[in-house]
Amino acid sequence: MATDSWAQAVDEQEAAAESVSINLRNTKKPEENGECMQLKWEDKAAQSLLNKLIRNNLVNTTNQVEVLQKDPNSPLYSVKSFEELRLKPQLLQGVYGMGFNRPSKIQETALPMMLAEPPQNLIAQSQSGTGKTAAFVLAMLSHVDPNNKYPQCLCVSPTYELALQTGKVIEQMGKHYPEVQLVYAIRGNKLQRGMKLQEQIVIGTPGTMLDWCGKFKFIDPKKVKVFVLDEADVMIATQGHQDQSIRIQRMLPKNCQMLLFSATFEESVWNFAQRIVPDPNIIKLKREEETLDTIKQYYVLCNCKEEKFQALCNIYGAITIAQAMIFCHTRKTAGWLAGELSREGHQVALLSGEMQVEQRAAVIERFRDGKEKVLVTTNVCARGIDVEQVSVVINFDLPVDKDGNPDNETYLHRIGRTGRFGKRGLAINMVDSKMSMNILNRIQEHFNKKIEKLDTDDLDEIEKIAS
Ligand SMILES: Nc1ncnc2c1ncn2[C@@H]1O[C@H](COP(=O)(O)OP(=O)(O)OP(=O)(O)O)[C@@H](O)[C@H]1O
Repeated sequence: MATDSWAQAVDEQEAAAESVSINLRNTKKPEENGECMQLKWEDKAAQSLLNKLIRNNLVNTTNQVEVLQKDPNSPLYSVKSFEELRLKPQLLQGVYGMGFNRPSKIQETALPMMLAEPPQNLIAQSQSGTGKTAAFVLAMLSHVDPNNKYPQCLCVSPTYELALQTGKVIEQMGKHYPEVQLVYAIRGNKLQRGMKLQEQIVIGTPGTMLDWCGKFKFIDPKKVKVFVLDEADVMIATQGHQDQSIRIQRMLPKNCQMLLFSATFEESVWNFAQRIVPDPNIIKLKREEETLDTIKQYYVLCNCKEEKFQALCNIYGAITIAQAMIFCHTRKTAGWLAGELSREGHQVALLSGEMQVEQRAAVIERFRDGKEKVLVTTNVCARGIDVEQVSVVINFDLPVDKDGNPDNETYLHRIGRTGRFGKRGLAINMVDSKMSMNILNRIQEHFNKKIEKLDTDDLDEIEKIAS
């Protein structure tokens, strides 16, 4: 069986090295908690109205989210309220405080499964930006017993940046539940040897999490009740991540709940996930449901990278772009493009794989704060990153795997950086050869979704697609 060779590979693998110390343990301030507890959560109607107003400022058309949440075909649709999901009052308060009025489809469907007794395993797929993070964060926060001062939920993310982002969601949602504490198992967060963690939730990357469970024994894995794999398909499909995740899983008790989430599961990965998760509940999208209608997809024909750059300038000349993410195949192209865009006067951030993880997190933070309007990057940033103001994604190079075949999953994750939770988004693909046209065609066939041609010399046409 595949798991045997896999297990062998896992056993052969060395644990990751220790690294420098920064204190990233829970950042909640007691005075903050005290202040928040004074709020009456029963006043949620008023609070929710306020949140609604705030959200309405952020979406492109008035009531867009509310309209979508009433459309049964939308992934944001839900018949239930958060109250009906039987969340603890402290968590309801957290949810409303974040400006959420209703659960999305994945939240409505997955939460009852995740909160059922006895605990059930779950493999869940839902489109990018539809609230998967909130779903598993609420499950973790619901399951912990705050009286027990040891880790009870472990959540593993593929990258440092994503672990930080998910940690922030846990902090925000758990803001009114101060007895529950969180700690980050990420590079740089070095703990004293021999110590035992008291925080109930640990979020981190697989290497450090494995070290903390095994080598350093900061966590007693036998006491863990919930194990979450975010971006589960990449955690399973990438050899190093897979080995580490499975080594962690093996240390956990048999009845530990396993929750796997992603927007994409390639067929072989899906089958594999089902083999490693005992008796899972399954939430799976049909292929044609994977792409979001709120993200409009176009392609532009060019002959070389200079023409692609010119097309980009034309797009910028024609429409106002709040923030954009531009994906390149190589660091070299990304560096070149960032330089060209800077020369044109754009505020550009460059993010690529060779940067230190702390540097990468800082770049994303600046971009999230709107300090730069354009982020030029490689696939390192294709997944999970949630920046609400990204209105355009450009595939300066189409995503291909190492054999030059279309990388459909990466395509979906990349374009999913826009159109978050009902917002409208624009995805523009640059095609510069017969080969890349062929790749684009195969991506269209895969998702059974037409990608329209855009003439970037026609300013009216560009304006039209953005209106
Ligand atoms: N019920 C809700 N109501 C309003 N906004 C929500 C709700 N749930 C989540 N959001 C917001 O929607 C955005 C996208 O959510 P999230 O990052 O959890 O999506 P995701 O499904 O994990 O996406 P990805 O597949 O890209 O990782 C976030 O900004 C989040 O705050």
